[in-house]
Amino acid sequence: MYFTRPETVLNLQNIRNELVRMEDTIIFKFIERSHFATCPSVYKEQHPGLTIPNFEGSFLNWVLLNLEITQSRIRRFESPDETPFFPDKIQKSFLPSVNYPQILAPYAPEVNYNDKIKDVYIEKIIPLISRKDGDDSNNFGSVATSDIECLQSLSRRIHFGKFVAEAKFQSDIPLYTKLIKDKDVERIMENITNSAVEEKILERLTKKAEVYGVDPTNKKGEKRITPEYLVKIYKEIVIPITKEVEVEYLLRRLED
Ligand SMILES: C=C(O[C@@H]1C=C(C(=O)O)C=C[C@H]1O)C(=O)O
Repeated sequence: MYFTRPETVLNLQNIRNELVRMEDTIIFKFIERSHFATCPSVYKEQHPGLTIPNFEGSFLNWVLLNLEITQSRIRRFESPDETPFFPDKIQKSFLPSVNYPQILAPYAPEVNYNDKIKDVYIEKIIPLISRKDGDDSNNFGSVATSDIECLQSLSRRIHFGKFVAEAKFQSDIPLYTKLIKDKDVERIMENITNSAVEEKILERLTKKAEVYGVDPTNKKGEKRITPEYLVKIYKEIVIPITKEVEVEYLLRRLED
């Protein structure tokens, strides 16, 4: 898949192969995060014990914002497969533009689910993948760094739903044109859903987690990524939000 060659991107099998490759990235990022405790202080806005000069948000948000500003200066968010968590704060790159061909509809960057991704990551994923509950102040920097790798990997995977949606739209323009005109969200969701593909993903994740994720030397009372947790995260969070991205992208597809 090359974003400078649209025909390689809007091929649904190529997209699905890329989603498979992202499973490994996400699993290994989760395994890295699983070495740390939940560290709730990292996510608390204006934490009394974590004063950040001239910044009122959480420690995680400070690290993520400043990293994204740096990444934007080297063109990260010009790539159509990257979606920023702070779209209003990123800056212009000092590198020459790559001038990617238009693959998605012009409004695609506005389909941004990163606020939801970050909220659900903190509220539901962290408790599942952390080694234990509690703060570990010696590791706040490592935890935030690991969280950002998890968040950016999840964001890329979920926002790949835009490419899936565009490929599906182009595969049956009459069908989707009618559903979009009727604002028939339910039938759009039905038509973009492929239960066989979803089932295959969950089966493969179970096998991958068994091979990569579960550490047989788990210390008593400490958790690691388990196949059940990984399947739960994909089934209840990753796949549903990917489909929300697909539906929102499609609902706007007839805009001029
Ligand atoms: C990504 C696709 O669209 C939907 C979302 C999927 C997912 O998030 O894994 C899998 C199948 C579909 O229900 C696809 O068709 O491959």
